[in-house]
This record gives sequence, C-alpha cells and structure tokens, in this order.
Amino acid sequence: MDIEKKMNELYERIEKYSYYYYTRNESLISDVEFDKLLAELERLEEENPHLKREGSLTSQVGSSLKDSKFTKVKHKNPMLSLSNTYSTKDLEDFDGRVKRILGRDRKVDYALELKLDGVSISVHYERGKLTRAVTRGDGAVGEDVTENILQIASIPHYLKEEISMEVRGEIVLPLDEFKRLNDVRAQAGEEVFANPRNAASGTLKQLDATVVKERNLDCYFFFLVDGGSYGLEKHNESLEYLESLGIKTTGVCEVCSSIDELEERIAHWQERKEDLGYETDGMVIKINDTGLWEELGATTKSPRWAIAYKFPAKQVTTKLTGVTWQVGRTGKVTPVAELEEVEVSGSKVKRASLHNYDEILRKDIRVGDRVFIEKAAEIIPQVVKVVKEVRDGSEIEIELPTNCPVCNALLDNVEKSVDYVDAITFLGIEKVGEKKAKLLAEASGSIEKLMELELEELESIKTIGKRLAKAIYEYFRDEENIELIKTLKERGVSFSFDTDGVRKIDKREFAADPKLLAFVSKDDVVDIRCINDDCPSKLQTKIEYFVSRDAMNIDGLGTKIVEKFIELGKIKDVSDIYRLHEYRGELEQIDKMGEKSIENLLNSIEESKKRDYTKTLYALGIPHVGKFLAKLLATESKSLENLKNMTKDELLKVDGVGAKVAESVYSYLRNEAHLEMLDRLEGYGINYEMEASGEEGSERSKFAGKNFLFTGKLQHFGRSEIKEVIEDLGGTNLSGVSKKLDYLIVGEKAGSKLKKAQELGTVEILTEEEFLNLIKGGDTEASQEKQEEKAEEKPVAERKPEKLENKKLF
Ligand SMILES: NC(=O)c1ccc[n+]([C@@H]2O[C@H](COP(=O)([O-])OP(=O)(O)OC[C@H]3O[C@@H](n4cnc5c(N)ncnc54)[C@H](O)[C@@H]3O)[C@@H](O)[C@H]2O)c1
Ligand SMILES: [Zn+2]
Repeated sequence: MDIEKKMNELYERIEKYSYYYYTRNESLISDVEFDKLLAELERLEEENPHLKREGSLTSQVGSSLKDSKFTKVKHKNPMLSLSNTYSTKDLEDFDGRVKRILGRDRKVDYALELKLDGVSISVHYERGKLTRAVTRGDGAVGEDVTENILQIASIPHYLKEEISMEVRGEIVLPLDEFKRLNDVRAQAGEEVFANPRNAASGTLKQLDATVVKERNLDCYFFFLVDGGSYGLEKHNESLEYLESLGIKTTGVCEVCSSIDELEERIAHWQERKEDLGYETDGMVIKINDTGLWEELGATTKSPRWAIAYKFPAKQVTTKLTGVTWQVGRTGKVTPVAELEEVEVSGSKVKRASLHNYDEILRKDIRVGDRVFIEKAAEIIPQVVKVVKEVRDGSEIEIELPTNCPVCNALLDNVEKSVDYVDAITFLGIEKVGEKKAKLLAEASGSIEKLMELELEELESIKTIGKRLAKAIYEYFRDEENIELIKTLKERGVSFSFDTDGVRKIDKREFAADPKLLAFVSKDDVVDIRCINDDCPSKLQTKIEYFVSRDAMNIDGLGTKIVEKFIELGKIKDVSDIYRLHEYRGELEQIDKMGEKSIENLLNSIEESKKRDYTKTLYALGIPHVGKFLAKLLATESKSLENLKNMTKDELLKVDGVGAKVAESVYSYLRNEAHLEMLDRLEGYGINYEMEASGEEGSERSKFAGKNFLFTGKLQHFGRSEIKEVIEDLGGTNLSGVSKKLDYLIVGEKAGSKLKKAQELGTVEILTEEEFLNLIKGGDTEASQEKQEEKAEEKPVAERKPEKLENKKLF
C-alpha cells in the first residue's frame, strides 16, 4: 500500500517535471535530481511489476506532444534516449553486458564522443537538399521544425553531394550567446533561462523563425542513420563521412579498445569541458562497429550499444535558508546565500554568491526559496534562478541592510539619487545617453515640456539631429512609455529642474515591477559600501597600501601573512607591523617563511622607518590624500606636529588643497584612535619630519635646468629612487646620451652610454660618491640664481604649487 502511494507520488512528480522540461523548456529540479527520482521509480517498478503504469516514463522517451503547435511527423526509425550512468563502475558493467550478449571473446572497440547538452534533431536530405527537420518528440513522433532549422547558420541547406540521408545531431546554444541572451532578458525584466539547454529548446520551439535566427543557435551531428547502406561499418568513419559532406560534428570521436582507455580519455575531457564554448553534460560511449548494433538491439527507451557517462552535475537545486551580508576588503557589502548543503560539481556547498542587491531584486530571490545553484570548474557557486512554481507563500523577501555588518556604520547607496538628467538617461530612449539627456533636460526644464515638444523643436536642439529627434518624439507618443513616466513620477522620481533637483528614491519600492526595477538599475551603481574608513573590514587593504612601494616600501609582507596576522589579532592597525619581530614563531609557521625571508622582512620593516615624511604621510592613507597631496602637505607643514596644529582655514590656504581634502585631513588628525596610532608609529621611530637639510625651496632648485642620466648598477639608489631625487632637486632625467646631457652618473659595469658620453666630451661624468657630494655641497651656478630669486618669493603658505605641477614629482 505504502509502495503504491510512493510510486504514485513519483509518477506525478516525474510527469510534472517532464511536462515543464520538454513542453515549457523550464526545469523545476535539476537533471541529477530528476535522474535520481527516475532511477528510484525504475527500481520500484522492477520490484513491483504489477504496479507499473502503462506508458511509464521509465520505459519511454520523455516528451509529450500534447501542447505542440507544430505539425507531427512519424519517425522512420525511432529516436531513442540513452541509458546513463554517473560512475565508471557502471561502464564496466556495460562492457560486461555487451560481452555477455556478443560472446566473451569478442573484441569490442568503443567510440567516445562528447555528450552535448541541447536538443536532439533529425535532419533529412534528399538528393543533397535539406527537406525536413524533426524533433525527437516522444521518440516515435516528432515535430516538424524545418523552418526554424533553416535559420541555423551551421546546418547546410545543401550537401556537397546529391545524396539522400537522415542525420541526427544536437542543437545547442553556445555559451557566449547564452550569456548574451540572459543579459538582455534580465535587463528587460524577463525571466532568465536556467541553462543553455533550456534556452536552446525554448528557442527551437519558437513559432517565429526570425527569433530563432537572432539567437544564433548552433548544431553538431553525431549519427548517420543506416550508415551500412553507405558502405560504412564503423561509427567514427561515418562521422568523417558527414564532415566530408559539409555536416558539422564536434570533431571528437575517439576509438578506445579497453575500459581503462575509456576512463583515461573521459578524465581528459572532463578537465577540458569548460573550454569548449558549448555545454556538455557528459560523454557518450558507443560500440564503434555498427554491424554489432543490430545484434545488440534496443529497449523501448534506449539502444543497448551505447551508454552516456554523465559528469558530476554542475547545477543542482537546494533551499535558500538565509542571506548574510559580507564586507569585502574595500568595504563593499555583498549578499551571500546560505544554503541547505548540497553536492555540486563533486564538492559540498553551503554558500553561494548573490552578487548584489539589484541581482536579488531582479531574480526575485527570497529566503525559503528553492534555487538553482551552479558551480563550474573552480568558480564560486552562483545562484542561477529561483523555482517560483514551488513557492508556498512562506518565503520572505530579503531586506537591504542599512548598517555595516562589521562596524555598524551607516551604508551608502541604499537610497539612490536621481536628478532630471539621470531620469531621462534611465528611460533608455534609444541612443540617448547621459550627454544627450543633459541637452534635452536643459532645453526643456521639465518632462512635461519635453513631452510636448514638436518634432521641429526637438530637431533644433543642438547635436540632436533629425533621426534622434524622431526617435525621441515617437518615444513620448507611445502609450506604454507615457504610463511608465507617470508611474515613475508618482514614485517620486524627479522629472524637472525646478524643485529640489535631486530626489532620493528607495530601490526597494521599485522592485516589484520589472520595468521600474530596470529603470533604477540602469546606471550600474549597484554596490553598497561601508563608508567608515576605519571599518575593520578594510584593514587588509590599508596595510597593503601602507607597505606598498610608493609608501613605506616594505618587502615581503604578502597578502597571506597579513591575513594570518589579522586573523590572529596581532595586527589591529598599521602600527602593529612594527611589532612583527616579536612574532618570529608565528612567522615561521606561515607557509614557506624560512629563516632568510623572515630576516629580510624584518630588515625591510626596520629600513622603512627611514622613509621621508612625504612617504610616511602618504602611507597613512588619509582619504583623498594621494601622492601629490601628500608631497604638497608635507612640504607645507614640514612635520606632522605642524600639520596636526593647522586649522581648516590654514589647510585651505595651501594651494592645491580643496575643501574635501582640508576636511578629510583635519578630521583625520582629530580622531583619537588615529592620534594614538600616530603616537605609536612615532614611538617605533617612524619619521614624521621633513629632512633638516636646508629649506625645501632651495633644495628643489639645486639642479634646475640640468639634465641627468645614470648608467650601470648603482650602490646607493634604486633606479626610480635616483630619478626621483634628481627631479626633486629640480633636475631632469634624460633617457639617452646627447648634447643636452649635463651629468652622467656611472655605477658598476657601465657600458655604451659611458663610452658615448666620453666621446661627446661635453658631459660631466660622476661616480655615485661624486653625485652624493653634489647633492650635499657643491652648488651649481643655476641653483645660486634660483636662490636669489627665492628671496623674493611669497611666504610658504601662499606660494603657488606651479613648480610642483610642472615637474613630474613621482
Ligand atoms: N530537470 C528536469 O526537470 C528534467 C525533466 C525531464 C528530463 N530531464 C533530463 O533530461 C534528460 C533525459 O533526456 P534525454 O532522454 O534527452 O536523455 P539524455 O539527454 O540524457 O541523453 C540522450 C540524448 O543525448 C543527446 N546526445 C548528445 N550528444 C550525443 C552524442 N554524441 N551521441 C548520441 N546522443 C547524444 C541526444 O540528443 C540524445 O537524445 C536527463 O538528463 C534528465 O535528467 C530533466
Ligand atoms: Zn563597516
């Protein structure tokens, strides 16, 4: 009794899923799960043959033609399915069965092909001309889809010979076309296809052949019906023959003489399947000698001379149990799907990426939903789509967080600011981007006026032009568009310049209607961010910035070490870097950190204490203070102590410092936590003062008008460092020896440049020591002149940063 109930339940479910799959081109569960149900039913039927239903899908090819709108055609030879397996053990059983029937000592070669995941098709050629194409249907009767098949570029309308034949193949949607199609559908607020197979099958069943043409389907053939009558006895040869007639195959048909060899080649293809450009869900193994096919025969559902080996499923369904918001290293807050654990692509998965909030809205994902997840190759699992058909009403909409889950600071971009120009842009009128939208906004002042403009008036707006004017004119005369604008206005979108201009709108209120959602999703600013610069989630990024080449230039402090130390709680802010020497033990435990690399790292940390004030200031990563401003502020303030004491006004007086920067620097230096950290850094010996070696102005002009070049290996300077020093002192770096060159600094193993300079005779040649002397003492004429000029210069705080701008400082 219980078994009967169970079987009935399975019949119902399998029929429902098949109906959706074959007739509506939609999957309510994944293929693995479907195959499991089918296998279970098959087992129950075998154990209880009296309960087996007439026409059970366990012994029939799957599709129902009930709702088909195409002409039905009976197949001359039935189009069967394939029995399938997920394990290599089953391949041995298959080999065993084959040999039991054919005789144990019979030598059997197998042909191994890719199993394309698409839709079967049978194509008939008569005297070389394509006359008919029929789907598999229920195996006995299919649908005439000739018109659609003629739209597929890779299927020849004529063969290279005037020959008659029936060939079978698989229609697929190439992966890039699949992606393109889904992107377009998502943008238009339409349901996306879960996978290329559903998309291919949905496309093939289109009644409008032009749609088929647009979608760029492709087709690969794998079977010549009755190959024997063409004198072909081997399956692989029949595929070569098809190729010679202009019929496309995958080109993969490998003849293997043992199961071991098959397994080895399957493993090979399993590794490469992601690079094919189309979806494969496994391999097909066929007996290569077609003469044996008849001997082996077929069941009502599948031939006994072939079997499909399926790759581990990369798409499965599971339940979405919740959403957590993760803060990335730059403060980006992203939703992560929490899932009931499932196995996908051979590994267990509990979490998947949801990308961003717009994606959640677009796909209408709710907690409690059954979702398709996919994991291809090494990629993080993704939520592909929701199975809305199985909702029971208990699903809960996902809330957008308002505060950072790490530091609790308010997040930005929960609300979106839209002004009149944005509003026009987002309408998506063809060819109206931001620039044109601005023109239209300025010319009209409000949407009401814009909508009323006559064609000639639109044409007279500069750079709009006749064609665009016509498109705009027509856009505003379309009922649907008028309705959309009306709704948007009701929702608070600003469509004029007079009111307060920018309106904040809440995306959540736009989610329900795909058209409205498409409107608010137009500008791609979909990321939510934590705007607190001290959010612990950003520490890693901060440290990487602090140690980078242009900042403290600390070598050997890689991502992994930093991650580890943050995790251990030993790095809480950048100052903790200067305590790493206390943690030799921990350093040793981190991958590959040998004695030597630890030594190098600690030396490099020690060395960094000597960096000049410009670099240490830059390294702090004060918002808006990049290299240029760090240099400017360091030059002006001379020391961090002075900088700390500067008022906002004083900061603003520095040329090149705007309100944003002044505010940022001022408040950074009034934050208790920052001040404590700066004290710690100073305590470790970090340099927060400008070098005492004379005044910046005179230093800078020391090499003015002089051209430098260095060659060979230098002892005291790095290559970029010496260039910087020269430029800092007002000199210019040349890239080659010429008459313009004043000084050539030579290191070890100087070669052709030195020779050339000697030949010229006009170049002063310096060793590194001599160059150092020149920096320290020996003034050049030019710099003396400069110093005189300098006496008349304005006080430091009022000086224009011209020199800084004219020179390449960094
Ligand atoms: N998810 C669902 O709801 C649902 C419902 C019904 C069926 N299904 C799935 O559909 C599949 C059953 O469909 P099926 O009967 O088409 O079986 P199948 O797709 O597993 O295998 C048979 C088909 O493979 C194709 N094929 C591709 N490459 C081939 C090659 N080189 N040589 C020979 N054939 C090749 C042929 O079109 C052939 O008809 C199962 O995978 C099942 O999970 C899923
Ligand atoms: Zn935060």
